[in-house]
Amino acid sequence: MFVTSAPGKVIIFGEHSAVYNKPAVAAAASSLRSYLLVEPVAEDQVLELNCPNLQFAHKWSTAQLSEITDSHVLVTESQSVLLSNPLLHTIDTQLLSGIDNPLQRSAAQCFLYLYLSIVPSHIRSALRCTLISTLPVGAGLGSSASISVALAHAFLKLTQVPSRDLINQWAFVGETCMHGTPSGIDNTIATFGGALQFTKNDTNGPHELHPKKPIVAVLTYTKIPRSTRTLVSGVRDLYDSMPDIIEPLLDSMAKVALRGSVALEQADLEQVLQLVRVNHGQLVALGVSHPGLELIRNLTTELQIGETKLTGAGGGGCALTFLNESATTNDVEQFKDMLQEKYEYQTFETTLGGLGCSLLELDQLSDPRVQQIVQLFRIPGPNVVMEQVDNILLPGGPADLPWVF
Ligand SMILES: Nc1ncnc2c1ncn2[C@@H]1O[C@H](COP(=O)(O)OP(=O)(O)OP(=O)(O)O)[C@@H](O)[C@H]1O
Ligand SMILES: C[C@@](O)(CCO)CC(=O)[O-]
Ligand SMILES: [Mg+2]
Repeated sequence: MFVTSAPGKVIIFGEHSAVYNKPAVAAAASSLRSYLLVEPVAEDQVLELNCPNLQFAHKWSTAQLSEITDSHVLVTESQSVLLSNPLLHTIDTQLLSGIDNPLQRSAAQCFLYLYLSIVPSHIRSALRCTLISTLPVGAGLGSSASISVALAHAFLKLTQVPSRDLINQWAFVGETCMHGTPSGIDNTIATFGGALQFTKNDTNGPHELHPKKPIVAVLTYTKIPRSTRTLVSGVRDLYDSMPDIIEPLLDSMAKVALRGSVALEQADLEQVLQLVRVNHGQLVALGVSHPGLELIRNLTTELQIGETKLTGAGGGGCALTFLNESATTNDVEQFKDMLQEKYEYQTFETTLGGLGCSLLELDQLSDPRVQQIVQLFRIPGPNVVMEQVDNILLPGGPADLPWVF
């Protein structure tokens, strides 16, 4: 029995342009994480997935799964870590019937895809997998990538001692199941943690950033639901309809990200704030903002406390605010109170960076401790109690459990 965990992320510069091979900058939101408990179960011949955040639970019989193994998984194995469209299609048509909620369906699809591809049939045994997240789901903070990394890590662990590179490669495949054409920035941050400048298809890999000062930001969750897949495909349609206009905009976004990396490393707050404003404007031009995000920006401007941009795919979800030097504690409290009380948004003040994916072996812990951990995953509804999970499970947190990696 073990737990894997991976953080959410905040894209500081370059969401969407990242999909078009332009550099982007992101950092882990390491205190906002997904956790996956993997338990052997007595019930024979079954693979079980529980996702309390989505009020979703489902079981598949080994017989159902083995039909698929024979016809399709070999294709994936022979091509190593690549998405196999026939396998995706077979999962979709044969294993997901009756799962109509799109959030539940994409989680189940990613789960089954990674399980069937990574765990060879001869070592499969009855398992219960339970996923919980303390980061908001579908909100621009990389929840899909964090579950994808936690799943890839767990399934690879069942077969070998996995490297971070391999976890990241499979997590990218999981992200691709969930949203079509990801850049890979979210899974890379969820795997490696820290802060990175990332360019899709760059053979040199991501470039680690070492900011002179910790990057502190205010995140605001609008609770407006959106789907990364839909937003990314909307930008694709815009690009295809006017490439001569959008390509230069994406090039300009790339320049913002490159300059932003330097400004963050040098802790040049003035420059960071200007680039945040410019990058948000570029994202508005791509059509991925939302009135609910604009009101956070407007409030930041009215109170003169700094600059706000959307973060992640946009369309709702979360905004990222950097405070200027003249913002007083009172101003910031007023900003947060207004957002929480008037609009019922949720705000978090957080330091970016920190731990990537990690593993906790439960066999090394005392029985009462194991029971306490297992109970965290047995929550009845979607409201994961963040404080309880953080107090016990957060890697590097108060309980100081022996997380590795
Ligand atoms: N705790 C969880 N349990 C089950 N599924 C989850 C969980 N967290 C995320 N997911 C899956 O990820 C999907 C959300 O992914 P999506 O890419 O739209 O949002 P995001 O990753 O939070 O934001 P962004 O991609 O903009 O950073 C959900 O629909 C669900 O399928
Ligand atoms: C919108 C996007 O740029 C970021 C989503 O967090 C998509 C991606 O890079 O995969
Ligand atoms: Mg996502």
